[in-house]
Formats: sequence, C-alpha cells, structure tokens
Amino acid sequence: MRHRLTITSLGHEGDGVAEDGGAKVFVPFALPGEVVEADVAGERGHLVKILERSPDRTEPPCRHFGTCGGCTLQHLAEAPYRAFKRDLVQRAFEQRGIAVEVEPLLAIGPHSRRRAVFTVEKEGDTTRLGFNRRESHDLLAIEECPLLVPAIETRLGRLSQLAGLVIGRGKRARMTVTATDTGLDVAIDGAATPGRALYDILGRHVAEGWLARLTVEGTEVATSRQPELRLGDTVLYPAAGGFLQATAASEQALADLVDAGIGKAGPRSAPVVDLFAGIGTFSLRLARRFPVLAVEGDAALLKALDRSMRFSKGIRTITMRRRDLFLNPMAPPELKPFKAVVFDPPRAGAKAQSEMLAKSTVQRIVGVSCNAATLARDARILIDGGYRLTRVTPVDQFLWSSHVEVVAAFEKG
Ligand SMILES: C[S@@+](CC[C@H](N)C(=O)[O-])C[C@H]1O[C@@H](n2cnc3c(N)ncnc32)[C@H](O)[C@@H]1O
Repeated sequence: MRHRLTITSLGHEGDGVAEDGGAKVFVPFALPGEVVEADVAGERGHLVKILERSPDRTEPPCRHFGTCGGCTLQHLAEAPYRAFKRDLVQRAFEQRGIAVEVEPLLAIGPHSRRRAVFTVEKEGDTTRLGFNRRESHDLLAIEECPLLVPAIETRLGRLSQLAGLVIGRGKRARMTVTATDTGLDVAIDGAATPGRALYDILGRHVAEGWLARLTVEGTEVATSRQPELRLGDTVLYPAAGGFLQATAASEQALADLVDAGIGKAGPRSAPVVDLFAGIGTFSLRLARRFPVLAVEGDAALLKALDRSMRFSKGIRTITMRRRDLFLNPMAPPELKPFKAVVFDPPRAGAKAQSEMLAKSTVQRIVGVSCNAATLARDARILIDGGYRLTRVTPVDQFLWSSHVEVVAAFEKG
C-alpha cells in the first residue's frame, strides 16, 4: 500500500524511520525530516518518491549505490553521517546502563579499503565479478567501487579474467582480494580447483607483476612475491583469505588507541597479552615496548605471526598460543603476570573471556570490536567486576555502511 510518511530518525541499519498508524516503518534511503511516498508492507517501506527533501541529502559518489548490497549511507552529508555513527555507539552503551561520553567518530576516507570479498560467477564463457545485490543473493557486476584502494579498483577487469580461468562454467565462488605492498593477494574459494594445464596461464598473470599470490581452495597455486605489509622495522604477513583490518588508516588508528589505553612501558615492564591476536596487528606494535603473549584460535594466522616475528627488527619476544577463547578463556591466575590485556574478538564478542577478566587484577584492558552491541555487553561485565571505563572511541573502518569499529579502554585499581 502506498503511504505518505514523515521520517523522524535513522534506525540502527541506517534506514529512515517513520510512524505509520502507531507502528514503525523502516524506509531505506529516506532521511530524517523528509516527507516521502513509500510502498509499505509490514514494517518495510520501499521509497517511491521524495516529496520534501532533507538539506542533509547529498549526491552518492558511486553509480551502484542503491542496487549494490554494500553501502547504505552514501546519500547522507558528512556531519550528520558522523553524528549517526557516533550515536550508534553511544546508544549501545546506554542500553547496557553505561554512562560514557563517546568520542567523535574518527573518519577514514574513501579509496582506502585494502581487503575486499567479491562474488565471482561464470555463465558460459562470461565471468562476472561483484557484490550481492541489495537484499538478494543475485550478483551485481561492479565497474567501480569508491571504497576500494586504486590497486584493487583499477584491476576489477583483470581479477574477473583471473576468476574466469579458475572457476568452472555455471559455478560461483568467493574471491578475497588483499592489496599488499608487494602486489595483490588473491584467494578463491568455493569453486573447482583448476586443472594442472591452467597453472601455466595462471603463472603468466603472476608474472605480470600485479599479482603477488594466488590461493585456490586453500592451496597456494602461484606466488611471485610473499604478500607483506611493512610497518617501519616490522612486517605483517597476511594469511591467504584470512582476517586483516579493512584499511591501513583504521588499523593505525586502532593501534594508536590500543597503545594509549595500555599506557607507558617502564624499564622492566611486565608483559602484555593480546587476545584474538590474528596475524599480530597489535602484538607486533606492542612488542616494540613490551614482551607479548599472543593468543589466537586459527593456526594459519599464528603461523603468519611467527614469520613476522622472525623477519622483524627491534621487537621484544612474542610468545604464541593457539587456544579457543570462547571455550577456554584465560583465567584470573593465568592473567596475573600481565600488565595489560588487549582483546579484539569477532562480532560475537568475548563474553566468556570478559567474565574471567572481570575477576582478574590486570590494571588496564583495551577492547577492540566491530560490534558496538557485544562490546557494550562485555564492557558491562568488566564494569560490574570493578573496572572503570575511561574512553570509548568509534573509528569509521566501514565507510558508508551502518557498521562501526570501536575501541574501549578500562582501568582497575
Ligand atoms: C576481529 S579479528 C582480530 C584479529 C587481530 N586482532 C587483528 O587486528 O588483525 C578476530 C580474531 O579472533 C579469532 N578468533 C575467532 N574466534 C576465536 C576463538 N573462539 N578463540 C580464539 N580466537 C578466535 C579470529 O581467528 C580472528 O583472528
């Protein structure tokens, strides 16, 4: 049914929210203050026409905006966009009864996303590369993406050709592309492994220089140079298809906030523990000042960190432990020797580990998370265990989406 609606706010996924006959209706791409015509079904409204336009509405920078499932907020001007994202975090903490003044959003610009997960599919001899269409599993082939670093965006055609060599007709696969200092690191999963005959052709792509490594179904098919990311005297080695903070600028912002939250190192500082350490994004930087224990569940990521440790200069010892921190969190007696803890869990958060940390005597804790709701839940657990929340900083790691990265610092004693 077509309704005339007045949008009063933005919901947590960035949709415009209106009251309609006492019920809430969510209208994607509508902004607060706008009067719109929308086709309403249940609590969803499909925007048909803007009758009164918000002064905060701006021209989306990408031609695929609205049809691509990736971005939801390119139509909102910068200042209200930043306020919306900060407020998402503020509300998440308030919902847990935590009074804190969340800092302004740290902005991360466009053309900075260095890791992207594409869908690739092959129909007959035609291969297409892109993202899922909005609210659909259908592929939208993309020609541009202003999120991506130029090293990836300018090679969308080459990447699509490469996928065409690897995947079979009628097949669909996932292609993870990471821009590193030595070239693109590409992992293709979910497609048939290429036959031996294709390896020569793939090798030619590698020889062109832009492709550092190609991994298919977990098997390294071709490598011209080890993919690496230099950080001064230290070096990070991404694991094929594995986790990496989405942009270099946000990674640095998170690392700086972690450093600030951990505090100064004395001449004989106690060690620091990095929980959910991944490839050592924080461990390697912390090891410039402290001995570090890095704990992580994925063996491939620890292997990459081990390599980093061996090829980095001027760092203290990093001890590595593989451990499932959901099932087997570090307990208070184990945490006793440490000056500080960093935890950076997946979206589900670190409930079991936070319950242990709450009972510990560790002086400083820094939580990093891509999910404000689970971080706020874990913060509540720490606060109930006697910690003070000293700082909450949102970082716009996921530009134009409704996701936001958050760093929270805690102290005890
Ligand atoms: C958000 S990533 C952070 C990685 C790292 N801190 C970084 O900045 O690159 C979360 C990490 O938690 C790890 N992880 C997920 N579930 C885990 C579990 N149950 N126990 C231990 N580690 C886990 C993942 O493998 C991943 O490396």
